[in-house]
Amino acid sequence: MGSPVHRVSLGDTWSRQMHPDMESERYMQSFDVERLTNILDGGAQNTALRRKVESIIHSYPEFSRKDNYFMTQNERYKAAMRRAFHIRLIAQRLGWLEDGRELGYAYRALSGDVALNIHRVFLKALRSLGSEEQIAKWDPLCKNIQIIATYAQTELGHGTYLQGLETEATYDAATQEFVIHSPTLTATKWWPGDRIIVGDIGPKMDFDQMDNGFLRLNHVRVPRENMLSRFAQVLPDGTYIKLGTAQSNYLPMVVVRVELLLGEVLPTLQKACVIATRYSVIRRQSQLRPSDPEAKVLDYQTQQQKLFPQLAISYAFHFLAVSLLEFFQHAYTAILNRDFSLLPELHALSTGMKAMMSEFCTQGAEMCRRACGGHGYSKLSGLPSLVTKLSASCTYEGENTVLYLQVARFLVKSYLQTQMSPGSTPQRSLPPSVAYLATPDLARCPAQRAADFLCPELYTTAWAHVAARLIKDSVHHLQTLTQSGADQHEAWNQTTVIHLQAAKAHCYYVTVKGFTEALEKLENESAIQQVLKRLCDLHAIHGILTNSGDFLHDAFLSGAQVDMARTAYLDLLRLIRKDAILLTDAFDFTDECLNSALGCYDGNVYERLFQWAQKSPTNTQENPAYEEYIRPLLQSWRSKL
Ligand SMILES: CCCCCCCCCCCCCCCC(=O)SCCNC(=O)CCNC(=O)[C@H](O)C(C)(C)COP(=O)(O)OP(=O)(O)OC[C@H]1O[C@@H](n2cnc3c(N)ncnc32)[C@H](O)[C@@H]1OP(=O)(O)O
Ligand SMILES: Cc1cc2nc3c(=O)[nH]c(=O)nc-3n(C[C@H](O)[C@H](O)[C@H](O)COP(=O)(O)OP(=O)(O)OC[C@H]3O[C@@H](n4cnc5c(N)ncnc54)[C@H](O)[C@@H]3O)c2cc1C
Repeated sequence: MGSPVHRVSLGDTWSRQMHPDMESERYMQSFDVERLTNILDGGAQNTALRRKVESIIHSYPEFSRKDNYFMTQNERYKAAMRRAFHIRLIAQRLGWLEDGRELGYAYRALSGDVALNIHRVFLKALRSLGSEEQIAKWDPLCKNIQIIATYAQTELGHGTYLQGLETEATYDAATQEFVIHSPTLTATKWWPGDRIIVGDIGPKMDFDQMDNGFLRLNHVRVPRENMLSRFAQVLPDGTYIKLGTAQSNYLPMVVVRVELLLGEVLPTLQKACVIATRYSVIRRQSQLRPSDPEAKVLDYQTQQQKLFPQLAISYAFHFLAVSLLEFFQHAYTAILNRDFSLLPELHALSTGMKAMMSEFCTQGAEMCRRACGGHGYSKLSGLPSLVTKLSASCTYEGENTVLYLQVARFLVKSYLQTQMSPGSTPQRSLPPSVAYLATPDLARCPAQRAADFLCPELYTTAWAHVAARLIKDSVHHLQTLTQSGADQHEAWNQTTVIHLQAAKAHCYYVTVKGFTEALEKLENESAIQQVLKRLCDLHAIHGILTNSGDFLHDAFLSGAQVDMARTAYLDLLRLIRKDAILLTDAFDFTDECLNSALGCYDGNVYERLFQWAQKSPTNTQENPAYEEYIRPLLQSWRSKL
């Protein structure tokens, strides 16, 4: 069995010994952790490369994040810019490419705590919408930071509704320039990061590594050839040539949504799982039996119920994001060649997965934080900043509700397609992600005992049944309203809550199906397949129990069957308990990357928490409040004695 690479922060003397409670969790390895890490990395060679990049990054003090928790907003931004500066120096020196694995691993090692992220978003837009000549001209300037670009789409008055954006671009044929102007206050560009320094939008919930600002444009002149022209051109005389579809210009948002998931959103939940699970085998609190020593809190069933569904969904989302990225790369190549046939399904998948993953990862990280009690409220745990960072992902790159409704729109169209031609075989024409809408449906779940709920085909079918029923129901409500005379837009608005529920069920089904398909490819890794199947079973059943009303609604499941599912679920918690630390070790985050006093590999939580707290400025300087208020108060009180 390969042993996990022991990588602890050597800065602290006591960290050379593994905490015995942590060591005991790693004695019995029911699977090869190193092999699972290789699978998550996409191969052993990628693991080796990632670790090599991490050791380079961690060897430079310029990249240290250990003082982050004691910094002001501007200090955080300056530190993030320092990292952006040095990363590019190293990349240039070592030949790391902008889209290469090395830079991706470097950002992972730094938890994305690097400035100039929107500059990278712009690069995605340039490569999606720019002509080959424009890419050849600006790509090198961007990569060498000879220009700093932003992605200034959102305005003070509009972020979601792009057709409502007010910024004006008027073409001046005499000078062959566009005159870009913000005609109103609400047209002010608001939120974009990495833009020319025009103004800061003020303190935010987090994201201090980014200088989100505002940009008011006052008749700024831009040469005609600066308009990105892969899908649209303006000729010298002002003639507009359309080369794509109405939504081609939205392509950069699709690109960023897909790439953010694997690079930014998912690793954040994985880190929260590592921190909370490791802490939960060190934290001992109360006894399971009066005569016992205090128990590891991870031995409480309720603690397992808090953490293991988050661990399960971390793995479910990993495999789903990998398969989405494969589909994306195939579709993106076609789209760049102006074949838009896959764009509708790519849009539906990317918006649905962005909405679901950001929502579940945010909720999951908060659950991990709460599972650590008081120390989970300390910034030194690393958990609060993971939660606030993930909260932003529910909004940026498309507000989640709005994106789920985009999925709903796709589901309604797909369902209507299955109703249009009863004689034909609609499967062939339906996109793969909604093929279940044309598959004969079971009216009742066949489960007879708890173990039946450990069958991937059974729970995948159950999820397909509920998603199909909710989609059919949403269409029925929509059609009832339109047939009663409501106009289609009002009918849509009056049924969006139902559509939202259907879209979420569809997305959950997609994650369950994606996880089961990924497991099928691991038939040569039996030990790993068995451990991951427990997580897949848990993920599917957790969703069934959390949404049991949807499964009971048409008696697809009986009450007795829900009890069977719960029995299977509780038994899975017990089985997963013994592998929990190893499953989080497999994510292979360094201590520096976790930047957490609770989540280090060696488990020496209390020593680290106490040592890190000493760095608080409050402990290193006189507190002005004492001199200004407490001392006078004490003196006035003493003078009365
Ligand atoms: C990667 C490296 C980065 C590194 C990073 C590192 C980390 C760093 C941290 C993060 C850093 C923060 C980065 C934030 C950066 C921003 O947040 S950038 C701003 C993001 N803003 C948005 O996402 C705006 C969201 N709004 C929209 O996309 C559109 O307004 C809506 C909501 C989709 C509505 O679109 P619409 O054109 O008004 O029309 P709608 O009637 O809804 O749709 C019409 C048709 O177009 C289709 N359609 C709509 N959108 C699309 C689309 N995108 N594609 C295809 N078809 C579409 C619809 O499906 C519909 O099709 P049919 O049903 O008619 O067939
Ligand atoms: C950290 C961060 C970084 C960002 N960086 C950038 C950047 O670099 N560049 C950039 O251009 N933008 C950026 N943004 C802006 C971001 O893209 C927008 O905030 C986002 O698209 C949401 O739009 P909004 O703010 O208009 O929200 P709104 O749409 O105003 O949302 C408010 C409420 O209205 C609801 N709502 C809106 N429309 C509908 C509808 N049709 N149906 C039902 N409900 C609806 C929403 O569900 C939500 O509940 C950033 C935002 C954040 C938080």
